[in-house]
Amino acid sequence: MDAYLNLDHVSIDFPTANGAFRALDNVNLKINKGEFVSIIGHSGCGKSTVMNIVGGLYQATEGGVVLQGKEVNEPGPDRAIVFQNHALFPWLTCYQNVELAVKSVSGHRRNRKQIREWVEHNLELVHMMHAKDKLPSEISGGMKQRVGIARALSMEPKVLLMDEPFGALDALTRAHLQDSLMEIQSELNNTVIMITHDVDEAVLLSDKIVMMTNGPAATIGEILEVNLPRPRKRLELADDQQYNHYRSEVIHFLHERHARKVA
Ligand SMILES: Nc1ncnc2c1ncn2[C@@H]1O[C@H](COP(=O)(O)OP(=O)(O)OP(=O)(O)O)[C@@H](O)[C@H]1O
Repeated sequence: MDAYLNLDHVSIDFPTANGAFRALDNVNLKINKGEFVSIIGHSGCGKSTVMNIVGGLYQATEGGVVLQGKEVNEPGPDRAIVFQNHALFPWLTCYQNVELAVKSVSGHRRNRKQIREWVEHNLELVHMMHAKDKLPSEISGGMKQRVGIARALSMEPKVLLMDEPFGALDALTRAHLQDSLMEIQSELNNTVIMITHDVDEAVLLSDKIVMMTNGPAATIGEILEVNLPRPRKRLELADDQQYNHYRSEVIHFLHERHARKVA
């Protein structure tokens, strides 16, 4: 059977002053519905480029992306993106930021009451109902990120794309948000692709960790299947042999087998 999301022989060349620069070369990845996939690799290897191609923001030079049997050629609400720096509209409240997304994607099939209920449901999922009438400038970075996640989820995307969603947060806030995301994931069973630099985050959250080689012409080096039972509890896992095995696999890949050469 075909995968839910299929990156099929994806390569991309960027035009530069010195000619074409091949950023990705022959990336092949199959993702099943409901899978949580992390992409990890050294800075500049092409993680965001992969995400931008799946998001439809970039077009592959060779190969392509197929989502549920349909080729991806442009951005669409079936692939919601959460960025590292929460791209909320600063003049809209938390509620209005989510409402705008809901109206734009499903305003035609929801009446006013249904829109309100759906917006509130998604704010509740990320525990942000208490601050729904605040502006982004009045809430913390972690709270903004929660609203960004609520907004993305409210669009009911087929795939949730997260580009270092917790990268700008302090360790404790980050841990809280990771726990929230696991909770939401167990409830909604979203298909998620997340870019991260954090090995523990990747192991804790993922079903699969895609480890990329260094660029140029980066590709997938190895894919690690993380078969830890869910729900996962960070404290229990800290001493878990299997967890530490996965962790060390990723560390060895990044710092030994594909260590970045510093010029
Ligand atoms: N629009 C573009 N034009 C030219 N080169 C680009 C463009 N976008 C990305 N690149 C190059 O492609 C390579 C991969 O970049 P990308 O941003 O995908 O890496 P990354 O792994 O996400 O990096 P980081 O972890 O630092 O965010 C880099 O060498 C980058 O300079």
